[in-house]
Amino acid sequence: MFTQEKESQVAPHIRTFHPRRGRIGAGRAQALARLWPQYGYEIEPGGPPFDAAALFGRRAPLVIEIGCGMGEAVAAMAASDPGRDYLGVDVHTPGLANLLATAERGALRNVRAARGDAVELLRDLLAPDSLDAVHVFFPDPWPKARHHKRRIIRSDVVALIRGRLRPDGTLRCATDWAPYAARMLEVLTADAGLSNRHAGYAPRPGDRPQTKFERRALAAGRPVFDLEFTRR
Ligand SMILES: C[S@@+](CC[C@H](N)C(=O)[O-])C[C@H]1O[C@@H](n2cnc3c(N)ncnc32)[C@H](O)[C@@H]1O
Repeated sequence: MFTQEKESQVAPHIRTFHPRRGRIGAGRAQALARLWPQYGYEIEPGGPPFDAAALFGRRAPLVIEIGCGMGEAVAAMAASDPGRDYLGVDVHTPGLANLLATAERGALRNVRAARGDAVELLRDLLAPDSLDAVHVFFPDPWPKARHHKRRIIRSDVVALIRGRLRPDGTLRCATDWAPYAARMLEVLTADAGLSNRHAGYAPRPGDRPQTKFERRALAAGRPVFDLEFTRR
């Protein structure tokens, strides 16, 4: 946990843990140092199991966003859904600092941040049936075929997500990369433990706020694809 404010004391740990954690400016480093001890969670495989009640200080249905970026969607959805708890997961430290600072400004009591690899969180730390919903909004598309194995929505990770969702829990995805959308639909449909709430793609859900990635896609004329599946 961070107890010091200086970037120099925060950054070495960040750099050694994941190459994509990103450099963090002084303002966000201060927000992180102040907020992380209470509201942050380090994903450490081999550590104790994830304890949502301890992190949030209550028991409530838990929603995670895998790859929450700057946390725009987590903060907005948490604000309009105070009965559920929202955990933004990312390897990108500046985004998590932004999420916690946004949550503080909005006095959002149901927001927390987890830093590290979401696959490790799912595989090693989350209990089966512990999630009410999983959101994967605008994940990195990894367009080159040789990089497809890095995509979050692939059959082995989908099986992990399904196993952590409660029965009837929801997996929602959105992307502006049409070939990835088609692949998502294929992979999710092929998982016998999931059921599509719609015939094909979902209509754009009203509660999903527009993030930078969607605005950029729409400005460039690219359609956005939503998917919504539930665990059987
Ligand atoms: C394109 S951004 C989308 C951000 C956000 N969902 C939005 O719509 O604005 C994808 C994010 O996923 C994160 N990411 C990629 N792989 C991840 C992993 N295995 N675990 C956690 N975060 C990951 C990246 O760091 C990046 O912030």
